[in-house]
Amino acid sequence: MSKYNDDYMITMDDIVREGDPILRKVLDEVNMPPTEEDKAELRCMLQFLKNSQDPEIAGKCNLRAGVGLSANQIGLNKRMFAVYIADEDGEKAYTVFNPKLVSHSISMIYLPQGEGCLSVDRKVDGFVPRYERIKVKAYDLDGNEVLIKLKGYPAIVFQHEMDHLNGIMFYDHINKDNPFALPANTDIRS
Ligand SMILES: CNC(=O)c1cccc(C)c1Nc1nc(N2CCN(c3ccccc3Cl)CC2)nc(N2CSC[C@H]2C(=O)NC)n1
Ligand code: NI
Repeated sequence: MSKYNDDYMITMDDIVREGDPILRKVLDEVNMPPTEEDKAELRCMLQFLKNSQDPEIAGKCNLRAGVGLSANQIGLNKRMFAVYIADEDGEKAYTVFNPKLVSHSISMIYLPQGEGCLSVDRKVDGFVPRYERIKVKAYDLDGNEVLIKLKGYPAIVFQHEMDHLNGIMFYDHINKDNPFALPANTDIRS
């Protein structure tokens, strides 16, 4: 029985920090359909993101805000992550197993203020070029195959989390010679 069940609240103590080898592993596929344990763990990860964005709970429990969390960030070797983005036009929650990038735009974008990561306790300056639009095939909490089409910020977040499943950190994409250099096919996007 996993510690990460529906009664457990993930805190920053559970978040694996850079230096732990699991952040550099290519994670194992989750057998479909997902087990009750797989589903409870993924729900627990989504709840953490919601809690981290709630000033009350985040303040009380010292949670750092995030919009994405991958399984290896809580020590699990499973290809799954959660994304939770709440903006003026509502909230978008994703809980995905075994995501696969099936297509992407040529044009690239980046967060002008750089990227942060819950497993990285330092500011790493520089632009992280990401595809502007992506199509991802994955399995949802019920084990159904879904095709997810994203552009802009949600696409950036998904790419950041899919990288985690392959042991890639956001700063691996930052140009070593000039952190603010951009590939030719990039335009600015918040
Ligand atoms: C170094 N400069 C920076 O970090 C950075 C600096 C400024 C702006 C941005 C936009 C930056 N970049 C960045 N900001 C975020 N947040 C903005 C604040 N927000 C949040 C905060 C409080 C309540 C609710 C919420 Cl929603 C939580 C999410 N998140 C990510 N990433 C990279 S993709 C995965 C995602 C992630 O969840 N990281 C933990 N990058
Ligand atoms: Ni991260």
